[in-house]
Amino acid sequence: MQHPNIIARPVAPAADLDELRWEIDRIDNAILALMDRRIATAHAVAAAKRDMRSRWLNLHPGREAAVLDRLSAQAEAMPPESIRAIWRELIGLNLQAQRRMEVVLHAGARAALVAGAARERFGGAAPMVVADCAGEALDRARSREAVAVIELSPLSGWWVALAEEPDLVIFEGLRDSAGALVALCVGRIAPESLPERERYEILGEGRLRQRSAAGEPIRAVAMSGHLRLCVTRQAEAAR
Ligand SMILES: O=C(O)C(=O)C[C@]1(C(=O)O)C=C[C@@H](O)C=C1
Repeated sequence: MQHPNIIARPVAPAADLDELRWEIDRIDNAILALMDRRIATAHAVAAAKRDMRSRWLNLHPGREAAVLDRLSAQAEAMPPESIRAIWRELIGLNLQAQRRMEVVLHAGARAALVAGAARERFGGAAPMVVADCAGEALDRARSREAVAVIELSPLSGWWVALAEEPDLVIFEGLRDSAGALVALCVGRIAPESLPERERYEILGEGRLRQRSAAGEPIRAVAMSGHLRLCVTRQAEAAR
């Protein structure tokens, strides 16, 4: 499908290298001007969110997912992974220009993997700090403009603290290259700003069994006592 695009102009196949480089320079200038314009919206966007500021982060993961999905569906030649990488960076820059938001990491054995996944998710502009324990990472996410990124293993129980705290939620999982969940992102995200594709909930063992028996694509990713940390993934439902 052809989309209206300010720089979509086919280059003649026989053009010489100097002409092609001239064309590339023009395209790069246009891309840079648009990226600058995108970043320049940050102050107005932050002002529009001012009323909600103290309770919720400026981060809106649901909106970010919608932006990435829309562009991936619309792209002609750009692979979705490239769209994701470029727009994660642009969105991260916009978010940090609205208000500095820390990414607080806590990980054990897979610290390098978790740090790399967090960098990809939140972009090069995100200030990263390391917390000594999951509790400290959650405290920072509770009290500052910060998200916690905490390593998840099936028997880790740090997430139990969130069962009594509706404002502090797990809003996304970070995965390794094989698709396995390695860490969870936690922050003060408004319910309407959560991504729909992937929902995390803390349930009792019995409630999980009931919902799973009713056909919901829900599964436990960690357990602690009778509690289960569960994920419902829309993509699984559609398969
Ligand atoms: O739409 C918003 O709420 C924005 O703040 C803009 C924007 C973006 O750059 O597209 C930036 C950060 C949010 O997490 C989501 C999207």
